Amino acid sequence: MEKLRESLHEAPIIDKDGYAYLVHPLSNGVPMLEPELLREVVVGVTRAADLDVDKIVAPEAMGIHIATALSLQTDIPLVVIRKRSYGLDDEVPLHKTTGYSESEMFINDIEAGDDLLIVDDLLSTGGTMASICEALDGIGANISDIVVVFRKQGESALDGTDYEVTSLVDITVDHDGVTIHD
Ligand SMILES: Nc1ncnc2[nH]cnc12
Repeated sequence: MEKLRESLHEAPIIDKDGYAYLVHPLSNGVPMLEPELLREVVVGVTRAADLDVDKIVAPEAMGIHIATALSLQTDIPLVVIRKRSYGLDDEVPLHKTTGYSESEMFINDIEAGDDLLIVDDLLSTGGTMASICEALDGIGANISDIVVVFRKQGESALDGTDYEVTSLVDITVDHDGVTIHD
């Protein structure tokens, strides 16, 4: 994970109302994403994840490019959990709460009994991930694995649940930079 580690130390950190916010190619689309970094991350996810699944599930927006590359590599279909409703028959809404906001997301094309791998860029408060897991559970799907690139250390809404998250790197972010925890 050499390029990923390097990229974390090079990424800008901005002040968002006193909060140290990491701006990283994978999570924010800026600075530009080098193919070598994306490739390293996708190889890392491929090695870390349970790939004996029916579908890869990624929330919009910043899980999509990682999950797309993984889908191309593995031939496993990709389901995007979207911010928009299209009103199709099997649409399942979910209500999510993050550290910053509350909103709805929408799922289609997941059936009871599907084995799923959830992929995302970053786990922070775990609010989005917990809502996604509850909604997928509610449909009757099996969450076989959850893999994120970055996990911010600290409390998460997934603490004390049965959902286990694998991360490629665990980090803390402050105004002086990113610390990687091995
Ligand atoms: N980009 C980011 N930097 C720091 N904390 C975050 N929590 C969620 N996204 C974050």
